Amino acid sequence: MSRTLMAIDETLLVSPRTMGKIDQAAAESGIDSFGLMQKAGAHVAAVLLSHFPEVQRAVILCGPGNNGGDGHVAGGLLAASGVEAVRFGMEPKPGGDAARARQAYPGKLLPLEDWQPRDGDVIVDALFGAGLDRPVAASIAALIERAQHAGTPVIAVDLPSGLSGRTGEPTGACFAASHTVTFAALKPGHLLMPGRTLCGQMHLCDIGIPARLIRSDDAMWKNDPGLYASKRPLTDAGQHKYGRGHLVVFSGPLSATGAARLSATAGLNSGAGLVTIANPPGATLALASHLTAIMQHPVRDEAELETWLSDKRLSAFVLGPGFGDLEKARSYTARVAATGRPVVLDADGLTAFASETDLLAKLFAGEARLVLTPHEGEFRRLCGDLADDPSLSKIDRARGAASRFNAVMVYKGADTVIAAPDGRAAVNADAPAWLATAGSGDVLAGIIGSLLSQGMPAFEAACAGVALHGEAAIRAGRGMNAEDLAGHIEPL
Ligand SMILES: NC(=O)C1=CN([C@@H]2O[C@H](COP(=O)(O)OP(=O)(O)OC[C@H]3O[C@@H](n4cnc5c(N)ncnc54)[C@H](OP(=O)(O)O)[C@@H]3O)[C@@H](O)[C@H]2O)[C@H](O)CC1
Ligand SMILES: [K+]
Repeated sequence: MSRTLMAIDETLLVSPRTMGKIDQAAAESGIDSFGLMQKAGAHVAAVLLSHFPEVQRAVILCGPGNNGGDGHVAGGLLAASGVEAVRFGMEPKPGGDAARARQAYPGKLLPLEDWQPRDGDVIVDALFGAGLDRPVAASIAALIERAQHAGTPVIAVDLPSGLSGRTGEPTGACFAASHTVTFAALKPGHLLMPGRTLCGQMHLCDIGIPARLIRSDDAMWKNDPGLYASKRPLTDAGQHKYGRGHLVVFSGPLSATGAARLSATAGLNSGAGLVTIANPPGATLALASHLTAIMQHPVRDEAELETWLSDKRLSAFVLGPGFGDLEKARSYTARVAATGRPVVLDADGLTAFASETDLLAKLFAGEARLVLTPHEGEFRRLCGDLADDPSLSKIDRARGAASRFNAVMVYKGADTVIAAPDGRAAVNADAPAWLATAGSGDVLAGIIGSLLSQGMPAFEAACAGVALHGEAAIRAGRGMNAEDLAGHIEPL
């Protein structure tokens, strides 16, 4: 992402509604709102000139609101700089800044239907931004189709028209931009999928709204070290291995021990002092032939688990990867929950509770210490009502589940959302596409379990774990497998 001023907080996510309140607060503090629009339009013109120096004709599409106002300013400035700039669109509503922008840069405003693509065209999409609240009209959908068919590059003002800034979902037809120029703060729709793809390269620009006004109670951020760096595990040279945490990973049966090994390896490489695999009867030899630094402890049944859990040094647990036996997954989870120590449930650990969600909601009271790591299918099995509610964004769904289970949710995908029961939410936008590979989730569960075992609070451990996972994938490179991934983890 490019930026125009270091003072802008690149990690804050502000909903379009809150952005409206910020604009209002800026106006009430005496800042000239037309001045903000002029700066917004100037940034758009600058992005076009710097990224498309060969432009033959700037095609400015202007909507009726302030997004269109930004377009009028950009068009006027481009014309003044010698670029042929042709405006298409609707007349602005009278009386506001957009009407003032239209007057400041008079000239023809052609009907949208009249635009026919030409070689060398670059579109400035200033039809709708934060104010979009319904699907675009058929005539606009047809124009979007024409632009896409011709391959005309699009610079979106604030958001590609048709995209919801709140959810990252298109409301109907939607531009796919090569660049999006937004102002003051990122919106969730810039990072949530498919919005992130539809926005292309992001440009976050300062238009002069003071930082003190760009605040929000939305408690949403881009995942970033600023969220967790202050809670990173403390290490000092004299520390005992138990001081760096003892992670337990529950293994599945003889035929399915690989997933637990991946989690355990990831846990060790993420800085846990000790990692032990709890192995069921019959799996000992298979595991032993593959393990060196990782230990084993036989756990045949609940009674043996109960006895072992009296060892207070076992500081966090990962249950689910390759686990298999769903009934046992539930009863073991209940036992470890009763210790008051942190737990990551993944894979079969999640499926085990799909039909027992009420039980899961009761097991982990108090300060959040349960981390759930569902992918889309697992999330749907656990929270079908939230998954199927089209009014909710992925952030809303993750928050709903976090509050229901008093758990930190790691709702996985290309736009993994981490949400805490207290409402904090982070969207991870840096993971490479090749992270979606078999066993990758086992590695993530191990990393988060390891950070929990080292004493990080659950939300921070989950945010940091998701980031370390993505960084390891970048180091491992395209074509990596989950074992390579685990080998490329660097502790916090
Ligand atoms: N962030 C800032 O500080 C600044 C942002 N600026 C720009 O302002 C827009 C937001 O402007 P706003 O006027 O609130 O909203 P829009 O321009 O996006 O759209 C509102 C108008 O569009 C109509 N509308 C909405 N959806 C549709 C649709 N699907 N089809 C047709 N028409 C639609 C809506 O009409 P109503 O009938 O609902 O009233 C409105 O007329 C922001 O995105 C920035 O680009 C400022 O320029 C600088 C400060
Ligand atoms: K737009």
